[in-house]
Amino acid sequence: MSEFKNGTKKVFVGPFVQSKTLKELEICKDGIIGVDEEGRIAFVERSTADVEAALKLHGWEKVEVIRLKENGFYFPGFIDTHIHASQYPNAGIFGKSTLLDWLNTYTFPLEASFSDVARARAIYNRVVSRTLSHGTTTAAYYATIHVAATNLLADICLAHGQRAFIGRVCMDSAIAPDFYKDESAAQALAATRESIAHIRNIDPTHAIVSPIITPRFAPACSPDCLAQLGELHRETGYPAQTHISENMNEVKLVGELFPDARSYAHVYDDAGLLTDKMILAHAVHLNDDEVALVKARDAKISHCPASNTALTSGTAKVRKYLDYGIDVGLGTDVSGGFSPSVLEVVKQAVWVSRHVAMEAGDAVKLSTEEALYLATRGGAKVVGLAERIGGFEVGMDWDAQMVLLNEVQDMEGHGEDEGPVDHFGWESWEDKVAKWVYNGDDRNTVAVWVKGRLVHKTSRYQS
Ligand SMILES: Nc1nc2[nH]cnc2c(=O)[nH]1
Ligand SMILES: [Zn+2]
Repeated sequence: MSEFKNGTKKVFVGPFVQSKTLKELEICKDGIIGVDEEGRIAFVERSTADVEAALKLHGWEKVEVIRLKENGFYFPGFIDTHIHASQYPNAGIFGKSTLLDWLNTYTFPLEASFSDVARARAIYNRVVSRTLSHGTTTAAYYATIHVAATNLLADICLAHGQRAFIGRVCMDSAIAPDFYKDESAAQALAATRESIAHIRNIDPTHAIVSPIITPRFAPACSPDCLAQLGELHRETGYPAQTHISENMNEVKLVGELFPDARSYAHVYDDAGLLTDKMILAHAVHLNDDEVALVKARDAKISHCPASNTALTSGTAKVRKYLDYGIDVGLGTDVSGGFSPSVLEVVKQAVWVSRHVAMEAGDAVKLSTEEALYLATRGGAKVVGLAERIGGFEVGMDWDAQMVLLNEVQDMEGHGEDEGPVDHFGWESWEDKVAKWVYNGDDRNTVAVWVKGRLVHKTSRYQS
C-alpha cells in the first residue's frame, strides 16, 4: 500500500472555524468547501448556502455532500507535536515523581515491554484510535527502541489513516538502564535506518507516515550517537525530535555529561541536530543565549503544559518564544502529560500562561485564539507541513474535525448521547468556540477526516 486514494469528490457544507493569524480566528457561518479525489481542498466558498450553485461554479458533478445538520462547525484537525505512543497505558499515572525518577519508575519498564510485538499491537491500535477520536489528525510519535514495534506503529497509523511521524527512540548512554538501551551508537543508527527503510517501503511519498530521527534526549545518548544521528538528519533530510531543558536536574546532568558544550541547546547544535527540522519538546528552562540559538537555527518548540505541570518541571515562557518569532506547537507528551487530547492541552496552555501572568504580568497570557492557533497552524509549522495542514486553504489537505454542540431544547434534563457543551441559542459565535474549548471533549468531535478520508465517527455523525 502506498499512495492513498480517496475515490470521490466531497463537499462539506456548514459553518467552519479556523485560525487566520495567531490572534485571530475566522468564523464563517455559511461555508462550502470542495475536496478533490486526492483529499485536497479545491475551493472554499464563504458566502452562500447554495450547494448547487457552488458545484456549478466549479464544474463539479457527482459529489458526496456532507452537511452539518446540527449546531456545530468544522475545525482543522489537531496536530500533536509531541506524544509517546508507547507510554499511553501510563496516561494519568505519575504520582509525585519528577522527570528523572519518573523515567526510571514508570516509563522505561513500560517501554521495555514493547519487545512483545503482540502487546505493542494492542497498545498502538488503541492509542491511534483514541487520539483520532480526540481530533488529532497528525501526531509526532515516539515509539520505543524496538524496530519491529516501531514499524508496526507506522503500519497502524497508515491503516487507520492518521498522519504521523514515527520515531524509533535512540538511547545508548550509560544513564540508560541495562534492560532498555541500545548496545552502541552504531546499533542505534542501524536500527533507525531499518525503521526508515520500512516506512519508505509502506509509504514512499510519505503522504501519511514519515520517519523522524529521535535521539531521546542528550543524557540518554552518547556524543557519538548524537553526531551520527545529526549526520543522518543531514543526509536524509528527515525531521528530528528530542527533549530539551525540561527539568533543572536534567539541565545539571547535561552540564556534567557534556562539559565542553556551551549549553544544553549547544549539545544538539554541536551534533548538527539543531536545524529548522528539529522539534524540541518542553524548552522550559532555556537561557537567553539558547533562545537566540534556537531562533537562529529556526528550530521548533513543542509546548507541553500538561506534562510540565504533572511532573512539576516548570512553566515554559511561550510568550517570549512567540515574540522571538520561534515556531511553537502543542504536545500532549503522553504520558508525562495525562491526556491524549490536544483540546485538553489547549486549555492547559491557557491555564499555565495565567499562572505565569500572575508573576510576569498580563502580557504573557495566551488567549483562546492563540492556543487554538498553536494546536493547528503552529503545529503545522513545527512538523514542517504549514503548506499542507492546519487550516482550510485551497491546496491544503482536508484534515478536519466536525464539532457538534448540544442545542438545549428541554431545560428539564439532558440526553445520554449528548456531549458536555450545552448551547442555549443566545451565545455569539466566539462564545460557542470558547464553550467548546473549555467545556468540550471528544464527545463533541463527531467525525474526523485526514486527507479527505473519514477516519473516525461517532453515533452522532450523520452526513
Ligand atoms: N516528558 C518526557 N521527558 C523525557 N525526557 C527523556 N525522555 C522523556 C520522556 O519519555 N518524557
Ligand atoms: Zn516527551
